[in-house]
Amino acid sequence: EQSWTETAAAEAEFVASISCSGHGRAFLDGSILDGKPVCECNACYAGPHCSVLLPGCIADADSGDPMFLEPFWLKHAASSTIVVPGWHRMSYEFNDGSLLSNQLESQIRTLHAVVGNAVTDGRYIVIGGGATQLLHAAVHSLSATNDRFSPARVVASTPYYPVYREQTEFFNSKDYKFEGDTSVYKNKSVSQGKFIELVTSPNNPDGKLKKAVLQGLSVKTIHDLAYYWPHYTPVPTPADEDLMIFTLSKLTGHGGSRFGWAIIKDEAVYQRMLTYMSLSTYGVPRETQLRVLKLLKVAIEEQGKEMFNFGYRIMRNRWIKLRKTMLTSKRFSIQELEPQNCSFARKVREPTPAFAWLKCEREEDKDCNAVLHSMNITGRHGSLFGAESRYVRLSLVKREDDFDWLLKRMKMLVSQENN
Ligand SMILES: C=C(NCc1c(COP(=O)(O)O)cnc(C)c1O)C(=O)O
Repeated sequence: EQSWTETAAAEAEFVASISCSGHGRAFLDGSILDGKPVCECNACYAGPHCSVLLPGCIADADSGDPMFLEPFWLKHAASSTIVVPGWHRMSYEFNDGSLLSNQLESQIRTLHAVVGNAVTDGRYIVIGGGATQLLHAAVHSLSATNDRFSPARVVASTPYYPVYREQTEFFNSKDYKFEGDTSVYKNKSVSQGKFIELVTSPNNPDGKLKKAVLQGLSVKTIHDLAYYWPHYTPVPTPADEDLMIFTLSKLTGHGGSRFGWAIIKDEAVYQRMLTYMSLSTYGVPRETQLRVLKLLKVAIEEQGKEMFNFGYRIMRNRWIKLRKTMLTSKRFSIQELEPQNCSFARKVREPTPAFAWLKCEREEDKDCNAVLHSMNITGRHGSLFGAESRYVRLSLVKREDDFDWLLKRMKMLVSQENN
């Protein structure tokens, strides 16, 4: 029988009961009007109940904010909700002095065993404030060896996730420097110094499964496997690399929880990443770890079939609709990806990546984002990925409202081709 949690439960249920016409949501920490949290409307909707459609609004396909899984968590509210008492884990450390919950570490290992997308036996795990923090922790840790090769050359294959360049340049360390496209160094000799290659598989923005390009003793590799989940790609085999990074953002859609983890083979690298986490933030909040533990338990229910099939169905339907829309277009093309065997689904599957990598095929359409802007569509400029401006990345992982708007506008663009 509820007692001291009654108030917390009542508050949560009350805010969940506020209807925002299915085009928004009220939150416990949202703005208050007349004593009630107000509806925070999805793009293109407005009004106190988000019932007013804004006809001329922009189809925003820029951010990879993975809200497509929000309906799954609304449906699984009971099994995915936690109550966090004021006295919950107030200490800086767990009883064993660590910064990572043993339960959570074990749950992460179980998750990868259920999905079959990564080897974790005999590997160390470090958690961080999103893959974003772990990426820098990894670059810092792999570059911080005192050898004559300094600074380490940080490289990634074009098109690459823009944060790799932005983050490396921002921290501006003497130990590493972003040097761009990996292919430039493919056949260079070791005398070119030490390399840190960032490998993204499936890749952001084009969804391709990638392997390291550079080989050799002077090359360290970071595998960013943010999208190596069944929602987005067939999972042929468990990844088994020296340093692999995953994020809750793309697994469950909880980008706002700022949680990621690295799976590391080498103990010295593990210790350096632990030191980085200790000195940068002294770990991930305990409330976050409790929530992630709960979410991962739901994610592996029914051997993962619940959440991953839910996510895959949405992404597959979106790709079917988008490909149908683009079928007759001569002006635009999107990436074609080969079906592959998926060990999780136990069958061959088409990739359903998080992003469409759209190319403007006409010679004159050199700035593809500008072409899309003419139809009130915003994507992410191809040049940010080290690619030509005739490419644009379109996010397919946002809310249904966002995808519907994008599709509507793309249909109008394609239909204009024949006018
Ligand atoms: C949100 C977006 N990317 C997140 C991302 C991240 C960041 O994940 P976080 O855990 O949310 O910090 C890391 N690696 C890759 C390849 C990613 O695509 C985006 O590209 O719009």
